[in-house]
Amino acid sequence: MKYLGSPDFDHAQKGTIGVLVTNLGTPTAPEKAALRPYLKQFLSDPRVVEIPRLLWWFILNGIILNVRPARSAEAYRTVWTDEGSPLLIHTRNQAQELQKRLNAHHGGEVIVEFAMRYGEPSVSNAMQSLIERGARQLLVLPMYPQYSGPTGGSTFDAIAEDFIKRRWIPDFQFVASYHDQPGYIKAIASSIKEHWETHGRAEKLLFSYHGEPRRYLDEGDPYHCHCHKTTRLVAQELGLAEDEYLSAFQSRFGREEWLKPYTDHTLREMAGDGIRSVQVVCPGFSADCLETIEEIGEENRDYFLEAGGERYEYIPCLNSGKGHIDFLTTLVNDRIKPWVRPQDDQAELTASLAENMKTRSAA
Ligand SMILES: C=CC1=C(C)c2cc3[nH]c(cc4nc(cc5[nH]c(cc1n2)c(C)c5CCC(=O)O)C(CCC(=O)O)=C4C)c(C)c3C=C
Ligand SMILES: [Fe+2]
Ligand SMILES: [Fe+2]
Repeated sequence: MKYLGSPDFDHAQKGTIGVLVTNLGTPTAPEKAALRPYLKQFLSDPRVVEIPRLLWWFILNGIILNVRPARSAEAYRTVWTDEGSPLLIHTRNQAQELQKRLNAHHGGEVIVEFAMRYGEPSVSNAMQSLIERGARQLLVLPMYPQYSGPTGGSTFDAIAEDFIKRRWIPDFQFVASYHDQPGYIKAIASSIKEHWETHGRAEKLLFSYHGEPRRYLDEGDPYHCHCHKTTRLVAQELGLAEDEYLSAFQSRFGREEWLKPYTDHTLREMAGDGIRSVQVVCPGFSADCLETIEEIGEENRDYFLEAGGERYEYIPCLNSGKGHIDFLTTLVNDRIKPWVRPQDDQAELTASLAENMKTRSAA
């Protein structure tokens, strides 16, 4: 069969609305042997590393995959839990909580699955499951508030690769970004206010976002702009003055220039300039993961304190907190509104069933 289909499918079946929540992916274990295939899949994606393929193949296979897996495994071990990788646990919880909330609104009509762009659970397995469960309309929700080619663009590629193999393509919507949605801004601002209520304020609030090569911005990627807009709107919501906050970019990879200012440089400079206390928030990550827990929670804390800072606090991601699930539920409900059936039309269902029987007996 050239295309994937469901030949036994009942054409008169009442359909469902599928919601596919995705995130980046994570290795299966914090071990070198598990890091290697994960990093190979991730770093072979041309959306992530935009370097001529042949040259990159030699660098990746000759150098990076011999050095990085052991180093990354060591970092992953510091964040790993009994249940596994934090990113996987949070993403699964987010999907489950979203499903509960959507059940309350729609009964079983809206079904949620989650997938990882790289590794497991894969996009194609999650998609197959949604389709087998009757999804005729599909909302893909990559959990990246700001759009970038390496994240949202790459997720779209994975969906397209799956669709290319299918006979029946569902109605389809893709959430490219939600970096400036009022509900998202309010959820981030509330998490900061909650932190202030228990810990008080610091001299500066640093918004740290995952970086990407500066070249991607020069070639038209909106990510840098989306990040600054999120910061500006959250700062406005909190009533911050311009000298009370700033944005920076973390997680550099390779020798090329990445988006600036760099988070680590910024923290050292702030300490050098006499700033003694800082709070760091990461509104580019929907869930805590290696890059927030280890890099922001640990590594950058050391840089700030070693450079003379005295108080450093990391404000956690929204994860599966109520404010986040409230926002995600509203986002999904707004998007699927045109798909939700007002109520079952019995006459329509009966007619549809009769047509289906006719088609079947003619075949
Ligand atoms: C090599 C280039 C990379 C680009 C470009 C990039 C963009 C990018 N990434 C995220 C979010 C996450 N990245 C995570 C881990 C991670 N990222 C890269 C490289 C690039 N990312 C690597 C090699 C790794 C693996 C860890 C390591 O070896 O350092 C994660 C965490 C995953 C986890 O399991 O916890 C997230 C999330 C965004 C938003 C982004 C675009 C701008
Ligand atoms: Fe990354
Ligand atoms: Fe990192």
